[in-house]
Amino acid sequence: MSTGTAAPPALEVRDVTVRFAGLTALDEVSFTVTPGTVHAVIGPNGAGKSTCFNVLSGLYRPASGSVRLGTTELTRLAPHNIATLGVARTFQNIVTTQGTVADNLMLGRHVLSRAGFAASALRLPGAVREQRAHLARAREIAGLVGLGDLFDSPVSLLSYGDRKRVELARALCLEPRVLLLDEPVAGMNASERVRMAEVVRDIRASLGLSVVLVEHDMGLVMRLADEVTVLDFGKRIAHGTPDEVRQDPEVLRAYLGTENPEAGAAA
Ligand SMILES: Nc1ncnc2c1ncn2[C@@H]1O[C@H](COP(=O)(O)OP(=O)(O)OP(=O)(O)O)[C@@H](O)[C@H]1O
Repeated sequence: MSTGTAAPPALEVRDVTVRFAGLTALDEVSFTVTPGTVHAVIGPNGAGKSTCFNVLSGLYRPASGSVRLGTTELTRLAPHNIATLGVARTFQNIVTTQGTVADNLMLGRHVLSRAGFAASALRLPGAVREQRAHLARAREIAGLVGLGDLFDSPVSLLSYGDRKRVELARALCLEPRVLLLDEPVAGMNASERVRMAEVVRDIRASLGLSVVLVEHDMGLVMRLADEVTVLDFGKRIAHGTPDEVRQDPEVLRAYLGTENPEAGAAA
């Protein structure tokens, strides 16, 4: 069973354009997520960040341009195929409330399960072995995100921060090579944010993943990201290290005249 430790291929976004009626939500946007790095996509409200995420995960098809994982073209694939190829995402507003932590993580393993539903339901020996291996891996992943002690707990009893980490662990259960994190600390208090940042740093290091991060919390972005792509009105206006983009005049202008994007965007 894969543990996801092989070096991930680069994720290449090339000249992606998305239009909604008359509005160009993404206008020939390009960036490359270097293997094993955290790449943040930031920008003011309406800049095109969510649209970009929806293209990467296959929910939107661009009018033109391409997204490639290594040599594999992802652009026309359905979301579940993209997930199977190793690009998993979390959702900003989905916070699980049903079942135990284990149940939710096993849902994540389902896509990787080779034994069919009938074989599992009939408890055929091969299927039982496979289920056991998936359960063991799910338990390991729970440990990686700090939920090891809560593995058999009902999710409804967990704090909001823990439930957001269940959502993260569910995505990790797909053994992704690229993890798309959609506002992972939205709605969290300060200590939960710090915890989440530690977890993202740990899983990136231990699983060797690439991470694409859309996040309004600029403190978190600046601490976690290796590279940052800045969008404004659907266009890429800057790209570089956190230090480079925070000093970029175009970025400062986009954040409505704030001297420091950390102040302007921490919504
Ligand atoms: N399904 C849609 N139909 C029509 N317009 C859309 C759709 N989704 C996004 N848009 C528009 O595309 C532009 C980019 O929106 P998007 O949600 O990608 O921005 P964002 O950077 O994620 O913003 P926020 O930070 O507010 O979440 C906006 O003008 C938005 O109104």
